[in-house]
Amino acid sequence: MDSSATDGARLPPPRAGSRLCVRCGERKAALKRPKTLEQICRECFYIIFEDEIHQTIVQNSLFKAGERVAIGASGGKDSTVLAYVLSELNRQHNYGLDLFLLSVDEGITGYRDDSLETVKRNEIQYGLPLKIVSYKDLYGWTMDDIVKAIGLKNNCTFCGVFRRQALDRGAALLKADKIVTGHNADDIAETVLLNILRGDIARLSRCTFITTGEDGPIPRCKPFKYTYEKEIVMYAYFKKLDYFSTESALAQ
Ligand SMILES: Nc1ncnc2c1ncn2[C@@H]1O[C@H](COP(=O)(O)OP(=O)(O)OP(=O)(O)O)[C@@H](O)[C@H]1O
Repeated sequence: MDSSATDGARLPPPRAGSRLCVRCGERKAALKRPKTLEQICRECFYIIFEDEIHQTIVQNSLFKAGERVAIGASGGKDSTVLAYVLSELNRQHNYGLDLFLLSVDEGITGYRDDSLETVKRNEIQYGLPLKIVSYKDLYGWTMDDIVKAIGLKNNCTFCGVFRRQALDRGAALLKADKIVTGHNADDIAETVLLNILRGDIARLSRCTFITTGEDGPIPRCKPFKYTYEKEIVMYAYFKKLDYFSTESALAQ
């Protein structure tokens, strides 16, 4: 007997959105995974997404038990998902880490003040202690003051350099052994392209390292090095995480 003919007659025609998850084969697929294009359900997506980050942490020996880890928390999607996932993995896999949220208040009215409110809610939602360091306290002026004095040109460059240092100072106050940031695979690809265009060979070789600053005061790690931005957004959306999503008012 021609089995394809009988199967075709028995099975309903495939309809968009009615497929089963290719992983568990039980639940309805809820999304097409950007990284692999697999149709999977939410539950399997959470497992795969978190497990890939766990594997990145383990394979690259990012942490040691007992370490104090400061999560650079801007209130945006990447660092919010990082704080949530890292605290989940720390609990599930007994990493033995002391996690903290560390925010830098650059003093940008209408942007950082609002995003800091999100981080303050995350502090309660995830039960992670929060430390805020401000440009005003560290340097005596805010980004709003700087823009008043020098205008908008190049202010993102200044702000980036000051933020780096402020994160180090905040992490030192927390007695942190490591800083983690929410830089993801898309951010790293963008930095690679920028360094190629600039012809900056030294930075080009460094910018893909998962841990940097090991020779400095506090090493920095990027647990999302292999994580796609689209998947971070999907995770935040499906998990209904509380994050802030506006660009800096000073960005040119
Ligand atoms: N004001 C801040 N305070 C603390 N950490 C910060 C701050 N701004 C950025 N970071 C850290 O640096 C990472 C990269 O920030 P950047 O603004 O370049 O990217 P982003 O994609 O907008 O990140 P996010 O979605 O987390 O805001 C963030 O994920 C966060 O870990």
